[in-house]
Amino acid sequence: MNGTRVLVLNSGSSSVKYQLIDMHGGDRLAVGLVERIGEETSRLKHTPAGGGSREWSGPVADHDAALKAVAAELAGDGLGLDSPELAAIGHRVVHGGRRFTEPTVVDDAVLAEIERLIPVAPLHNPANLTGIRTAQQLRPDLPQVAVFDTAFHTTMPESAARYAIDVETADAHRVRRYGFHGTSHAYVSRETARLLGRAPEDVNVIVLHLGNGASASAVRGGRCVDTSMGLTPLEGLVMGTRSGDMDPAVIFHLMRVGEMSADEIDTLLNKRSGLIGLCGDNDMREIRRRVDAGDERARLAFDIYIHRLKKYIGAYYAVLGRVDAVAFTAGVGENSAPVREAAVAGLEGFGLAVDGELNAVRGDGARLISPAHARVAVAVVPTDEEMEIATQTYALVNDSGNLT
Ligand SMILES: Nc1ncnc2c1ncn2[C@@H]1O[C@H](COP(=O)(O)OP(=O)(O)O)[C@@H](O)[C@H]1O
Ligand SMILES: CC(=O)OP(=O)(O)O
Ligand SMILES: [Mg+2]
Repeated sequence: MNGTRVLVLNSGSSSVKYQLIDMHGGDRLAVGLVERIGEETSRLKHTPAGGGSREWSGPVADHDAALKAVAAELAGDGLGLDSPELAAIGHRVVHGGRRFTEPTVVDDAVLAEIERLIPVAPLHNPANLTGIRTAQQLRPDLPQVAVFDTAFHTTMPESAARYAIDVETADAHRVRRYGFHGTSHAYVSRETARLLGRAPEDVNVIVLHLGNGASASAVRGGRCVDTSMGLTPLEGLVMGTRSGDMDPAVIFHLMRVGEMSADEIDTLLNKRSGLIGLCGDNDMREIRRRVDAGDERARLAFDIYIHRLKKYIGAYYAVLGRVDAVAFTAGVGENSAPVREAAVAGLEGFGLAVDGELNAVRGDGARLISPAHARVAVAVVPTDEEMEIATQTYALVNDSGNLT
């Protein structure tokens, strides 16, 4: 293998985030995003290393078309997928079940397993599969590497991973907590230790990944011991469009009394719940704007979101026993000072507090927002799933020698 570049594809249900990274030095040669895939008003934004973003809007039918549009943009900068500099393509794959605990070079058996897991990641795995298949068509000679959201969570003890339901039934259908956003939880917990100037093995961290999808994890000495998402990315925190935790009997009630089908309830809980279900908006910026303008529905949605977040901070404090840091990350966690302030408010008894001035500062890097000499550090730690996927992809293709 001679190339030193890795293309990373992070395919979501309706978007693809991508980065082309030179692993010698870590330069990002291009970054971009295709969003609203499947709608008339899809949008592509492509930014080459020198700056000068290009944007266009128009229909992009599916992830196959999206990836071909990305390839065309890259080619326009002389960074086409035909480049001999390209060493591998790294793909975020959301559900890897229990089988994939490490980044994995994709072959037919790996594709078949990702496909088999579609019922437990219906919004994500189909997009991930299309991304891999299209990338294979464009560069059949290159290793395609899958990096799984579930991998970091495979260290969870059975006491955290098992649901309290009949063991035979659970095992027959592989029902258990898998957890997601693992690449982010792994990276952010490590970066938090670095921010504290300590080894990851010595540090216990609660990571709050608050994006459109949101999850919390308890990380003891660099290993995940619990996380809030479960069999699917629906459990846990209140999210942009997903309900998170609720009594499972809500589902039977909606079936029997509300006469809704399983598919209708699936759509309700995944796409029409969470913040958007509560107040009609899923973007925290818009919700805060409405709260500040006195909107009661937005206020209630915000309060429900924060109440759930606090419960998980408390729960993971108890799971870990000793907490060195709470780290906020992803779109909301990195950018919303009001969410961080409200999540920690009243937790002084746990040694947790936010310094108002530090919290208000906007910055790019990892930073502390707790008062000096606080017992527990509170930090904003930007996640970088793409760099982490690129690093793991490159390490794998180099270690495995002559995969190309
Ligand atoms: N400046 C901001 N203030 C508050 N929230 C923000 C800001 N920027 C982005 N967000 C929130 O971040 C979310 C997207 O987060 P992101 O981590 O990119 O999610 P995903 O990867 O799931 O698409 C948006 O829906 C919005 O709620
Ligand atoms: C697993 C998951 O919820 O991912 P995302 O936040 O990208 O939707
Ligand atoms: Mg995300």
